[in-house]
Amino acid sequence: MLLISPDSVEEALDCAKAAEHLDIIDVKKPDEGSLGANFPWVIREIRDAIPADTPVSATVGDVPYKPGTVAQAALGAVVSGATYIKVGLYGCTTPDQGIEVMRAVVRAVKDHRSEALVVASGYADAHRVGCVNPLALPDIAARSGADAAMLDTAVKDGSRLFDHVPPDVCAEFVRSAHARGLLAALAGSVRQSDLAPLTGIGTDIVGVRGAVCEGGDRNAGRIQPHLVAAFRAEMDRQARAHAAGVPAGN
Ligand SMILES: O=C[C@H](O)COP(=O)(O)O
Repeated sequence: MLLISPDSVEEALDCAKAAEHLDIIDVKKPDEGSLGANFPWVIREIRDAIPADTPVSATVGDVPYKPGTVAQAALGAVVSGATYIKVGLYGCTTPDQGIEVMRAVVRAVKDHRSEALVVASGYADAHRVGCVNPLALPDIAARSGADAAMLDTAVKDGSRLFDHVPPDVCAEFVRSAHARGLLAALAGSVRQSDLAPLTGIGTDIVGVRGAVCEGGDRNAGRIQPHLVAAFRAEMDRQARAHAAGVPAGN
């Protein structure tokens, strides 16, 4: 699945123009961090503005180790219409802290809407910001009752997912998530050229912003429907090649 992260209603409407090429619209506020949370009314407006069959995801933030605070924020996201709730465990330094936060989130979200999916996200570059080991995420997600384990990058300075967690280690992440019955989501300045390995290792959800923004610039650039379509075409090409057992090249 392709998850695209707009930062506003206007960008979400541009995503909607490419709705046939994406699977999930992920509302975030990049100027508040890698998984920065947007306002509840923005989530609501985006939910109302895009096709009903396109799921809305919302990031709850690069969160602190404060289970009550984060659970309440997660409830805000699901009440506002998101059905994928993504939490970046930025302030958690141990798996136990991550589990405590995620258990609270899962309860808050599922008590309100049992079919909503909860995504526990870690950071491939955790060593740069001092948070929990990214490879602990599948276990944290499974033990807290979440539905998906994800990796993104915390520092958006041009470094990318595979700079910090190489493809063979991402493959281990995906295997570990699948062994626990979870979806595996990967992001972090992912480009089209990363799609061959991401497809090969069985990633369920690829999350993107910069690669589908004008000039590849996730901050100054705006999401372009034609770049979403091109990214999706490459994803599909890689999926076909993988299914046929032939390398598609880049
Ligand atoms: O959830 C996905 C992120 O928005 C990825 O953003 P990025 O591709 O600019 O790193």
